[in-house]
Amino acid sequence: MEHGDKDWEREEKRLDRVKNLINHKLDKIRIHVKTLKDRVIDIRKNFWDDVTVNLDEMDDVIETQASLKQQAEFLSERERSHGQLSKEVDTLERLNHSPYFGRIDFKEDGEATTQPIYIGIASLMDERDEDFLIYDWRAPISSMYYDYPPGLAKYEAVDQEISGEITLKRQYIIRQGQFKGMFDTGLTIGDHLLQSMLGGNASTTMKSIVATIQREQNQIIRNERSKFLVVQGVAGSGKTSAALQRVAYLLYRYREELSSDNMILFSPNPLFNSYVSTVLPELGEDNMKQTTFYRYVDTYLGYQFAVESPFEQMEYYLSANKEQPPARITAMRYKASIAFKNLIDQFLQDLQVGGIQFRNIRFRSKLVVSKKQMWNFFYALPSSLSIPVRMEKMKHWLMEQLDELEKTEVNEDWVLEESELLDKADYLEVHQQLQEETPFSEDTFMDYAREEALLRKKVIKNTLKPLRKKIQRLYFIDVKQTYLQLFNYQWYKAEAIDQQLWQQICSETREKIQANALTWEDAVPYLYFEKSMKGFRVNRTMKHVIIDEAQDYTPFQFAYLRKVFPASRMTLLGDINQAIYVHALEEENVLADQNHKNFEKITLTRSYRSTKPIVEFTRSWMPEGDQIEAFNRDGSLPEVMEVDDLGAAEDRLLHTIEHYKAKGHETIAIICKTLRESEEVYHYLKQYMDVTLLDPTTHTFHKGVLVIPTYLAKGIEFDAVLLYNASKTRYQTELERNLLYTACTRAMHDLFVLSLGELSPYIQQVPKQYFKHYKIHATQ
Ligand SMILES: Nc1ncnc2c1ncn2[C@@H]1O[C@H](COP(=O)(O)OP(=O)(O)OP(=O)(O)O)[C@@H](O)[C@H]1O
Repeated sequence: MEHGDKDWEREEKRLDRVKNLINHKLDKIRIHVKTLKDRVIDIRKNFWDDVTVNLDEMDDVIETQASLKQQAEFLSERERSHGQLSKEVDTLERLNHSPYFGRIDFKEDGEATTQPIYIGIASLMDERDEDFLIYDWRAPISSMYYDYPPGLAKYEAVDQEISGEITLKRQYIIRQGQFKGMFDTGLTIGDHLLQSMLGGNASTTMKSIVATIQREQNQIIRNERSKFLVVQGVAGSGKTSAALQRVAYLLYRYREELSSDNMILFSPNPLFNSYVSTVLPELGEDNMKQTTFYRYVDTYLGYQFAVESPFEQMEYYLSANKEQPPARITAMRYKASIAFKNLIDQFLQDLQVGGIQFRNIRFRSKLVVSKKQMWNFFYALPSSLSIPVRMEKMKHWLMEQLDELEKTEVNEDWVLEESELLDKADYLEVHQQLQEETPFSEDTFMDYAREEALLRKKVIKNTLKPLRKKIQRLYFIDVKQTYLQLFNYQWYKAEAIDQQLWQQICSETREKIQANALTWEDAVPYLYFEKSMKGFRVNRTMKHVIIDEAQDYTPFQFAYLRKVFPASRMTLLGDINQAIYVHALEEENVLADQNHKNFEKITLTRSYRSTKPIVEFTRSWMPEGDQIEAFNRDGSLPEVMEVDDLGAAEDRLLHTIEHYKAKGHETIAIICKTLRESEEVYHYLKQYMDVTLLDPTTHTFHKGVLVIPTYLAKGIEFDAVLLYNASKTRYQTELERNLLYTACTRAMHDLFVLSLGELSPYIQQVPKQYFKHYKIHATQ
């Protein structure tokens, strides 16, 4: 829409006024920050000058402690104020750069005047602190900007619904504080700005989408009703973006009771962690806790087992023989299921009356309490008590046994011998204690005896300490040996699995676990079992758990998370079409329709990342692909090339990379199916150009040419994608179809698919008008 000069002038003037005010505020706060900073440095430097230290008498010691505490509190209060003010400076500086991005003129029902509402990343009050010059995008009134075109509109204020009419909706482009443009829009959020945002180059960190949030995304961001919110969104539909804006929204909305420490994001790989790490700080919020599920599980099990990562599991699956799949593939599916969890629950039930294995407790190779004694003690306790409660009782009983042992053992010769090896600090302590109790007498014999008794006590306490610690941690339960009984095929059966196959799965599982190795499919079931034996310590600090790429979680893993975070709200985001793990194809998938009866589900069908031609191409081989909508951004048709020898493939790869570089693409990814294939391509390309291999240990990436296996590219995007080897032999199964879709949908602007030999049947079924097809033979 055209704007009159007057309008433009008015907006420019307003912008100047706002910027002046921001600068004025900034000047004031900066002076304050400087004074506070100097004061903090001063306090730190002269910390001891202002503390009266006197340790002569007990009263003096207490006074000294109080004085120290006061000084420390004084310092930390100043530090806190300094931190808060610095944060304010950051926000004002960001506002100065781009004070607002949108405006609605709203006439509330019953009011005579229309109020212009300017919307930015934070609120700003006028000079007299009376009116809002800018509303935070998360304020209730700002929701109308995202939800309504001009016309009737309403929003939820604190305790009432307010309705009225939007008479104008305007978007601004303000960069480095300069007014670059504005346009009025009749749509929810105009295509114009979105086009320009999506048309830019890919970045190595995710961008905030606050200025162009779409209506359906806004529903996710502001959802407060549901304890479980499930978002099924097609590739590039803004799930991750919406999730991060949601975190920012919740932190604002519940700022009294929620902080970033109460929120945790489970992300698909370490690379993704750094990819999304800038969004919240850009919005003036601290980052929430972030981890991968593997890291989370490994913190509990890693001290005892070598835990396979999901990527290693994936590599195993992808290289397995598809004609005669090994027993482990069936095991992966079964161990992912709720049926397996039920089997473990049944097993735990049986253990109430017998079967738990214990470890002998020895001290200096002397048997203190035998397994048998422990068994007798445990199973003599009423079976109405749960296993963890009985374990607690057993722990106390064992501690008492150690007290007894301490009493008898203290007089043994070895104790005296070892006392000679005590270190200086221990000696000093004993000496001080002796002095405090009764000053030394002149009777040196008595003094010697007293000292020996104390030294003996010290030695025995020190020596028993590790054993006590182990008992405290319930180390006397032999969890591993107990768990292995579940894989005695004569005792426990997996209903859905053929007897012979189950027998094989059992023996393979036992062998691995005996060798202290846990496959990824065994990891969470084992952890669940261990916690059920020792007592589930639930996490109540986490108020909100966000799970990205939720389709890749097994039903068992999801049930586990629900048990660990019973008080948390959960937001699960994923795409059933991007399910790339073998277990994820099961009907029980957390994102599958039938599995979230008690959840609220929001579906996103429009893809923003890729150009329209790329979306039309990639959706063609997906079931119900016609429901995937493309955002209207033009681009070149994807290119598919079939070559019949490796030399030609490599040649084409080099040629296309150069072509994309010349087009101005800054992140160019060569996506391969496995890490092994990625390594091969990397070693070839390395001879000709600067190229980076991204593997499971990579935590950050830079612009340039990157080689990466699909499962690590999850959640990330690139200017151009070259899919290496989409041949029939590589992409055949349902899971491989999803892998192909995931890889190709990482492309924003250009996509090139190379096949060594005959093309995957999935690509063969794409209508010809959606891509350019070339066949290159060796002689050409
Ligand atoms: N409302 C929006 N305004 C601007 N850009 C958007 C918007 N929604 C999504 N995008 C952009 O689209 C791209 C894809 O978004 P995002 O990564 O959040 O999608 P996703 O659904 O998590 O994707 P995938 O499942 O494929 O990993 C990003 O570049 C993001 O910035």
